[in-house]
Amino acid sequence: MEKTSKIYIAGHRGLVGSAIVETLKAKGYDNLVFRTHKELDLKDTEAVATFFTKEKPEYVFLAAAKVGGIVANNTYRADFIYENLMIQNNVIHQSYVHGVKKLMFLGSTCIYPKLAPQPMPENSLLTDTLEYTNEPYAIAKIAGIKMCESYNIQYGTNFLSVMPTNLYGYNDNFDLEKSHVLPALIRKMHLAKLYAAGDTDAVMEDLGVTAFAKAEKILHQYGITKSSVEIWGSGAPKREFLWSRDMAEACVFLLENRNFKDVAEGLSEIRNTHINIGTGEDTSIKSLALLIKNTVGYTGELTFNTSKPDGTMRKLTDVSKLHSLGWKHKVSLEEGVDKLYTWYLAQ
Ligand SMILES: NC(=O)C1=CN([C@@H]2O[C@H](COP(=O)(O)OP(=O)(O)OC[C@H]3O[C@@H](n4cnc5c(N)ncnc54)[C@H](OP(=O)(O)O)[C@@H]3O)[C@@H](O)[C@H]2O)C=CC1
Ligand SMILES: C[C@H]1O[C@H](OP(=O)(O)OP(=O)(O)OC[C@H]2O[C@@H](n3cnc4c(=O)[nH]c(N)nc43)[C@H](O)[C@@H]2O)[C@@H](O)[C@@H](O)C1=O
Repeated sequence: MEKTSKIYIAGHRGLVGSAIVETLKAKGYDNLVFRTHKELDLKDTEAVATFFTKEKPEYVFLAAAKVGGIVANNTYRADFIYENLMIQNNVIHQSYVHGVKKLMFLGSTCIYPKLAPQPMPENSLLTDTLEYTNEPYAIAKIAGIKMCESYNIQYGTNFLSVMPTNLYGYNDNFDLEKSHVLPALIRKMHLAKLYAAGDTDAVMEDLGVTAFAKAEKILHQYGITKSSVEIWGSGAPKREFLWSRDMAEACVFLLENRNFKDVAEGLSEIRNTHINIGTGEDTSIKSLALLIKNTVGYTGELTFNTSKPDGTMRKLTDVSKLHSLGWKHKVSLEEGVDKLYTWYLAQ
């Protein structure tokens, strides 16, 4: 990949996409192309074909998707499978039609069985049943992996798949209902701290409402009281968290250094050519909540609402393949949570 190569970043304003844009720019790649969701709905097959005909990108990072936390996945099951299948089918197929030199598809570690061996190696894919809460999303992601692999085998394309662990960072989704746990708990404890201190204006500003009664209704809806914050589930599940800029650095590193033909060489049956991206370290949701409590400076109580789903109890990535290629994450969870809260306060 040359510094002048034309690179399309689908989802360039998202958590990962925006970090990939920053990383590419920092490495001197200066021919980047992107479209906002409004400008180009990637579910629209004809519009995607027209875009590829016009722009003819040489490289593609497919970081656009319908993404959300455990409750969003479990609630909008049809949207998660339909939208993700449409987006990835369109972008992967048009990348083949228009001779894209290399594409990177972003999956997720939820593709692995609910009870996969821990840490989860790449070859545990399709060896057992999936976690129910995000099965539609996981099936779409598995389809994306298989689509890349199948186009590579049949058409000789060079489409890579990466399986990221839970990610967090700048431009994350902080929606109280649809977000992932880490940004959700940062915002909930931040709001609880303001609420306990009686800073009603700051609470209303954060929630974007002009009446405090409305603000209090939202706070209570999400288990935030004057003296406590509700954590979903038991707090026992363990999760791994990778800083989004580290994720982006790993994506660019792999796109620059990894090729399907090298990975598939010698395989009689070509499968599991995807690669995990993570830290290889996990923590319980309860420990994460205590870390965020300390970082935010929240002094109230934490309660655990077990009517909310725990999801899979553990999904630690086996990152030995990634480490063997010479890449390792830099930002620790403690440092990342601190950086993200500082960023959140500045928004
Ligand atoms: N965040 C995480 O913890 C993890 C994420 N991943 C994967 O990483 C990738 C990036 O995720 P992340 O950055 O967190 O997600 P975000 O939601 O932050 O970003 C997704 C981007 O895709 C865009 N998008 C969504 N639907 C469409 C559409 N129909 N047409 C055009 N653009 C669209 C969104 O635009 P808009 O907001 O304007 O709709 C947004 O910019 C995804 O493939 C995700 O599955 C994998 C594991 C963990
Ligand atoms: C990246 C990954 O993300 C999702 O899987 P998940 O990791 O289960 O998602 P999550 O971050 O929402 O929850 C992790 C744990 O945290 C607990 N939890 C506590 N309190 C809150 C809370 O306030 N919000 C949220 N969202 N979770 C909370 C929650 O109950 C669960 O036990 C899927 O999209 C999946 O497909 C995927 O790819």
